Amino acid sequence: MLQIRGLTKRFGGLAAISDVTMEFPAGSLTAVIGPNGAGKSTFFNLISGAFRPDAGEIVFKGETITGLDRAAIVRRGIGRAFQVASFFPSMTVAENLMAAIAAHRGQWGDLNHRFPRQGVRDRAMEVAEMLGLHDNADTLSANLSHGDQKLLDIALALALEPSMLLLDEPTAGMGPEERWRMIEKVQRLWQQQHLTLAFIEHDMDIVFGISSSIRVLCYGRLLAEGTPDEIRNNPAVIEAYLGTPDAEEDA
Ligand SMILES: Nc1ncnc2c1ncn2[C@@H]1O[C@H](COP(=O)(O)OP(=O)(O)OP(=O)(O)O)[C@@H](O)[C@H]1O
Repeated sequence: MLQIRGLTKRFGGLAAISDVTMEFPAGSLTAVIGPNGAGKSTFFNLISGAFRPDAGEIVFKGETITGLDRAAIVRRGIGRAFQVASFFPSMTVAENLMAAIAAHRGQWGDLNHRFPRQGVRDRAMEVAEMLGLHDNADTLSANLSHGDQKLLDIALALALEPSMLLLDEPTAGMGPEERWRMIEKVQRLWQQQHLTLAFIEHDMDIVFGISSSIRVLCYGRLLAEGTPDEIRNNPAVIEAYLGTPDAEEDA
């Protein structure tokens, strides 16, 4: 589905992503992990077109998307949700979703109409329902709980009908219970919508609990990739990132 070859991004003298090559097969649920500053968000920013790579190639569904801008990449089918949820706080959940859908469909006129086209509203409600936000459709986004704001951010990405979704720390800032509620929703979404999903996550219980595959970045390089069992037992990953089980217990 998505192939990355030799991807490199420098900020001045720092190689935030350095010669990274990896694949995300169709239908996979992949965790991208690594220490703070490893380059995880930069990696997602490169795939989603927020940054232009200095070298390398990004191929999605057999076509190169390297260097395309964000809107073009969304149109190709890659959606992205952010570490800090991004939406219009002074609009309701439904209004945010309808604006995203109308803009994506090029139906700009609908943004100025009090009554949008039925198709736009229907799709907005469908997506709100997928994320369990339908009861809050008329709630001002600024008044949503932190968890629901993160869900709205995912809903906005989903509203644009992606086949691949990148989630940057979907559980950031949540308590343990809320985290698992979020992750269950993400997992259900992945199954029901037949998505290819990649997510950045720091909670190792979640990472090892739900991923079919894990990629480990460290200092901008791909340190390891494999199944949860392979990663758990990989000496380089243990040394650079996970630590020994004893060290984890001590911590
Ligand atoms: N726009 C930018 N300009 C300059 N340096 C940047 C920029 N974005 C990221 N960096 C640097 O690139 C490196 C990788 O950052 P990045 O945010 O991708 O790491 P990360 O693995 O997502 O970290 P975290 O887990 O803390 O979110 C860091 O040293 C960071 O300071």
